[in-house]
Amino acid sequence: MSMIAAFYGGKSILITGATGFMGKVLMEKLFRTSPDLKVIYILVRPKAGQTLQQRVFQILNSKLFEKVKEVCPNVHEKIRAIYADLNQNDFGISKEDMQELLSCTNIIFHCAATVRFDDTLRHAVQLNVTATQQLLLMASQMPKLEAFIHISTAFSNCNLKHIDEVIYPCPVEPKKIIDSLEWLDDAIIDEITPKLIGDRPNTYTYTKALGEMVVQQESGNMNIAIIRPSIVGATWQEPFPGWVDNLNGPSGLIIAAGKGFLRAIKATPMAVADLIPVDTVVNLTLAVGWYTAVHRPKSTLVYHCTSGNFNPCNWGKMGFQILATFEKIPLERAFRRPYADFTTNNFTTQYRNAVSHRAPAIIYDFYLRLTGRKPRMTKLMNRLLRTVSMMEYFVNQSWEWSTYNTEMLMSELSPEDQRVFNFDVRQLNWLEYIENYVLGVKKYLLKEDMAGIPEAKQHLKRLRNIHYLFNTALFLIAWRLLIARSQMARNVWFFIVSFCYKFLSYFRASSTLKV
Ligand SMILES: CCCCCCCCCCCCCCCCCCCCCCCCCC(=O)SCCNC(=O)CCNC(=O)[C@H](O)C(C)(C)COP(=O)(O)OP(=O)(O)OC[C@H]1O[C@@H](n2cnc3c(N)ncnc32)[C@H](O)[C@@H]1OP(=O)(O)O
Ligand SMILES: NC(=O)C1=CN([C@@H]2O[C@H](COP(=O)(O)OP(=O)(O)OC[C@H]3O[C@@H](n4cnc5c(N)ncnc54)[C@H](OP(=O)(O)O)[C@@H]3O)[C@@H](O)[C@H]2O)C=CC1
Repeated sequence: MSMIAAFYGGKSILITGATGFMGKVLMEKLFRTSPDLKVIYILVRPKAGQTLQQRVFQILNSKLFEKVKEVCPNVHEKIRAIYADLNQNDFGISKEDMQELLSCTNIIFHCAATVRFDDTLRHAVQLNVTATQQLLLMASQMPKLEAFIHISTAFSNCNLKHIDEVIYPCPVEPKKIIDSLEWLDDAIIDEITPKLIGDRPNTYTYTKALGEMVVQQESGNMNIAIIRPSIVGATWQEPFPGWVDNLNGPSGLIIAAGKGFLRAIKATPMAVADLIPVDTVVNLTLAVGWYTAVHRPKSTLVYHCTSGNFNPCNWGKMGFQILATFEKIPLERAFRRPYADFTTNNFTTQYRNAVSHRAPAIIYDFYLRLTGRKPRMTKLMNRLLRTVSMMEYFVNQSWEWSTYNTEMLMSELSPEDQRVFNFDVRQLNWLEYIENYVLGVKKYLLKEDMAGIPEAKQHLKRLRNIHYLFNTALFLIAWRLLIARSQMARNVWFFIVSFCYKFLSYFRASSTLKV
């Protein structure tokens, strides 16, 4: 019997960010391994015209939850969606709901965050720092609380090369930042943002670091732990391989490469691609929840959930395997054939952006205009290149994360728990994982049918022929123009033609002799 699964039995669990990528997988695993848990409270806001109930209904009826329904048929009775907007004071939770949460909650998993790299400092602080502070305040009023698990990121201290499982201080106190954002106007905030974030690449990593400081400062007597995953990718094993449902991290770029939009990227092939499957992160999170509640460590422990020092893979290998998978399983209606290489200097990157990305987009838009349609490719390409430029920071360097606490936890688990809540990435086969990831992107994110693969292959063949035709036409036009303008080019052309003629005559003569 799994001790961790048994621990969550009968518990009331509060999850923030349950509608997000990681939150859904966390809920799924909890229901599947501990179907006798009491209730999962999720803090949800209405979104995209959907009510809370509609959002929950959609999640429970998705493919991800198919297995859950078998082991926990009354899952919809055990999930309680509570209206909450983390941007509001007290999260806008009603008095009755707040009372219930305060009196019943046993465990909190705080996953909600803004993960956008380009968010304004005001919004990123509100969600990643102030909301964390408010949630801790709520947690401190919960008499039955056993553990508070905060999800951060391994990149919260990406300004360092070697990162230990400790909370690093930021030069400006989170409280001072929160206070000053209240009275500063947006223009001034935009101006001081680069100075505040310093050598971090974006407001996301900076505010996640501030969030950790808040956790440390407000922890009081609570049992708190922080988990720092690196780049979270599709599921490795559970509930099935390759599940993914958003474009964050590599997923969006995998699509862009598969559709032939992204053909070059400024990345260092030997840099470590520290990807971690989402089910691995969830398994560690649940194990940490159990350990923190049962063993009550004296201080707030930080757990790195990374792959680099157990089972490293680099961007070169990953890119190669992504492209190899597209040979077997192409995406439908590609713009160009998938092909991508890594460039490492700025000049080559600019050149590739102009020639391999912008020029084809402009030509395609010209074609759309000619055929009476609305041009859209240049806009899409500009957005893609902006996204890629934001990712460059993470694909051109390697980090080293120490993992003492994660290894300590692994050794504390029973063999059964090590199996059911496996977070040992040494067992991960990268080639298999990447293939499943690409397949998952096609099936679950793009919702493409496997029956369409022969047609997709046919389409790629047509694109190859168009590519050859286009190149030949381009060469002939260029050559024709050159001949018209330069005596030297004409001489070279006549020399080549007469050489070919002589060669063919010789060949014909020698074959006649043989007969
Ligand atoms: C050698 C061999 C050869 C091989 C060759 C090569 C092989 C092939 C290469 C293949 C690639 C292989 C790996 C590559 C490296 C991966 C690096 C990952 C690093 C991640 C580090 C993470 C570290 C930290 C981890 C963490 O701790 S946190 C999680 C990370 N957080 C994020 O990943 C948020 C990012 N996102 C945003 O920051 C916002 O999204 C924003 C982008 C500003 C847009 O923002 P905006 O344009 O305003 O608006 P949106 O509405 O958001 O999107 C507007 C439009 O862009 C679309 N779109 C949104 N996203 C993405 C996205 N990603 N990728 C693509 N498209 C995207 C969206 O569909 C919409 O399209 P549309 O509907 O217009 O058609
Ligand atoms: N994905 C990754 O690569 C990594 C993620 N992390 C961390 O893991 C955690 C989960 O990330 P992930 O699941 O990928 O992120 P997602 O963007 O998929 O999910 C974010 C969640 O936060 C919720 N949320 C955002 N704003 C609000 C708000 N104002 N009120 C209520 N809820 C809100 C979202 O709700 P809604 O659906 O309503 O928008 C969603 O449920 C985050 O803390 C992130 O920093 C760490 C390392 C890597």
